[in-house]
Amino acid sequence: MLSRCLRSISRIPGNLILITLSHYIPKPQNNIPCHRITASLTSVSVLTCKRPNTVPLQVRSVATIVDPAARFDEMVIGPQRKYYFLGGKGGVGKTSCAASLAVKFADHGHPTIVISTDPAHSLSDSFAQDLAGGDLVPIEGLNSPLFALEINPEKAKEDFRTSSQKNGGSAVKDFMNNMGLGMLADQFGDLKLGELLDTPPPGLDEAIAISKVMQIVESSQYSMFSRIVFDTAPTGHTLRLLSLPDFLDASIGKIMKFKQKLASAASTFKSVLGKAAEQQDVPDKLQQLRERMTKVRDLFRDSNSTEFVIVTIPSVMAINESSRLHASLRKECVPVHRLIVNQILPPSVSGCKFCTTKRKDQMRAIDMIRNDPELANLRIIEADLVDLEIRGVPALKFMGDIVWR
Ligand SMILES: Nc1ncnc2c1ncn2[C@@H]1O[C@H](COP(=O)(O)OP(=O)(O)OP(=O)(O)O)[C@@H](O)[C@H]1O
Repeated sequence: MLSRCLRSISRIPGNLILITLSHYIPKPQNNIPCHRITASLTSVSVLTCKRPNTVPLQVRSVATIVDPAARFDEMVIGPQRKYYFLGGKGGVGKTSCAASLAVKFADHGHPTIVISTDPAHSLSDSFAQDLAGGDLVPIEGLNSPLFALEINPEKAKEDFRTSSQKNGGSAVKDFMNNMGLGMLADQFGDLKLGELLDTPPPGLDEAIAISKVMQIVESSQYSMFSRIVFDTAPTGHTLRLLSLPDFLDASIGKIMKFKQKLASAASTFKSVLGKAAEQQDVPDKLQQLRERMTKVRDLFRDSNSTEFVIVTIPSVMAINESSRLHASLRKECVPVHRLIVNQILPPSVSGCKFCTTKRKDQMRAIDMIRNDPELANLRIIEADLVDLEIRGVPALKFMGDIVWR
């Protein structure tokens, strides 16, 4: 439609593009074709009609013709389960984008879970509902099923400590079973693991998060959910979370090799003494855990099931961090297609000097994205800074309509 109507595109002051259409569009019905064109471009605002037979449109910054695959329609298609991770620098709007996406999926009939893996949760604030218990909580105010979960490493560590002190440590196994890591509990035997948690090793928060994630990914209890949205922690934590299965896989591999060496040394010794070698089932269990880890790792790198959406704001620091995040995700082979540029100041209508200067800065930052080798090829979703607090389901629906189009 656009190519048939297009007469010219020219750059005009204010980092705007003027699009002139050659179709005859009677003025009173401007809305209809303009609306259809709006659906094909990002951030198009229709200003005035220049001549009766042409419609000039002003497009904020460089207009990107949106690939149909970048649209929300593509995210909502299909009953098979899909995973969406929302991540970026602190405070850019990850939680608001994740919660609004989850609400939108549920509104489109997908039973959905939204999970916060950020130890400093704000999902409860975003939904204006207490989700702090560490279990799935149904979100109120929606007609279709939406559950939220704030993974609570502190609570998990506390439960772990308590269970390691109870029943001489046998409750540890129940606890680890609940975390989906029962096989590891066998390996730890009756070690007083709770004591370890007084000085938790680095990465324990992420290990707790990934074990909960594995449980949700694998358990039949959650199989009805067709969309899983992750509100992730700021960049560093999330990268550690995504690379953890690899790290554990390598560690398990080392433990297995060591155990196998011990087993073969023992069996040589026993055969010298004329005794039959005992069956070793420990490597089998480790092997199973390793396979589960590999499955989760592969799942989060499969572009048919998973997408990581980077959220940023139009500031030099946030964009630089997004660029580094994308480079790291690319190295990890995690699929990334979209970049949300959130909290863009709309043009000032009141002549506010601060707003005009700030917006100019933001537009310069958006230009940086287009020249950034990591970010330039992502589909950019621009979302305005709105004058209401994004809190509660109605506000999240409003946010969802801005971002997820
Ligand atoms: N487009 C927007 N317009 C107005 N306010 C917004 C917008 N996006 C986010 N906010 C507000 O910005 C604040 C931070 O948003 P949010 O909690 O979603 O960010 P975050 O990246 O998850 O933060 P953190 O890293 O601290 O978890 C919130 O008060 C939210 O309501």
